[in-house]
Amino acid sequence: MSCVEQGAALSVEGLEWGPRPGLRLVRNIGFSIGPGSRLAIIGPNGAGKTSLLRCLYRAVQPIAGRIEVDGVDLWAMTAREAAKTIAVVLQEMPGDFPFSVRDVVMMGRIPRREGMRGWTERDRNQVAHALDHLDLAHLARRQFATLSGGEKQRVLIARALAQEPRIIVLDEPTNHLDIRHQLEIIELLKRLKLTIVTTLHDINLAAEFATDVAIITEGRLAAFGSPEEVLRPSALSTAFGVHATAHAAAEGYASRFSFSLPPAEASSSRISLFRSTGDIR
Ligand SMILES: Nc1ncnc2c1ncn2[C@@H]1O[C@H](COP(=O)(O)OP(=O)(O)OP(=O)(O)O)[C@@H](O)[C@H]1O
Repeated sequence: MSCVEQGAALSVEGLEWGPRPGLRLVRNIGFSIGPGSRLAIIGPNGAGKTSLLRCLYRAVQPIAGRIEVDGVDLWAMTAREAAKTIAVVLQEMPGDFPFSVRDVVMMGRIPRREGMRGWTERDRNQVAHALDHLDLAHLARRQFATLSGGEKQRVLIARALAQEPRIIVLDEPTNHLDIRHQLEIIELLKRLKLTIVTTLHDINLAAEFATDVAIITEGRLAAFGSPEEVLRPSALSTAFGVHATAHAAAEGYASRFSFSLPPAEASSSRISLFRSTGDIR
């Protein structure tokens, strides 16, 4: 038995969303990814990445456009059906969350629970499998609040897996993790056979992880395609307002990028930094 189901195709067309009339944070976004794809959504702060994710996991209803999972309109599904299909891993988790690791992972089974019945053998098996898959079995009795950031992130991914979704949506899953734990999370997500949609701030991690990359700027899709097509110095420089340089990578690895402020800005920000500290030389 496995808690890892097959991923679903995801298709987005003409998507528009904003929190109030006159403010659009997601503007005419469209793309398609196949089952088992890994989509990295990148873009500058405030570009609308989280807003787009919120549309994709049905936290907010688009003003216009369509989201289809394996050809089925996300908003034609019941809320329960949508929750069974798409699992979400968000960053925020209260620090004083008074639950054990097993309890947190068991919460992933809630959309699959029928009525008021207790947990079934299948629920328990799926949770055990998810804990094993994320190498968390030895931590099952620990209080979630006592875990390190990397361990917490693994628990939240295990909870998503226990849900038996077709798609997992993650918002910055590597935030606050050291380099080793970032790489571990990325490798772990790559091993899942599900469709994965995640925002990532680290372009090099995105290059390592993704089968598809979307660049979002000012709510719009600035570029979409394979990492090789999209992650080019010119596109990255324009999207982020930096000077991006690609470096040849070792065989079998995606190319690596380094970033700096454009020369004119670098010297002016140096001046303003010295001015702000009163240390002008
Ligand atoms: N409900 C809301 N009401 C008003 N403004 C909002 C709302 N939600 C988001 N915003 C604003 O919309 C912009 C896009 O926000 P969003 O969180 O989608 O960006 P992001 O690309 O995920 O940013 P970051 O990389 O910094 O997390 C931001 O300027 C944000 O402050």
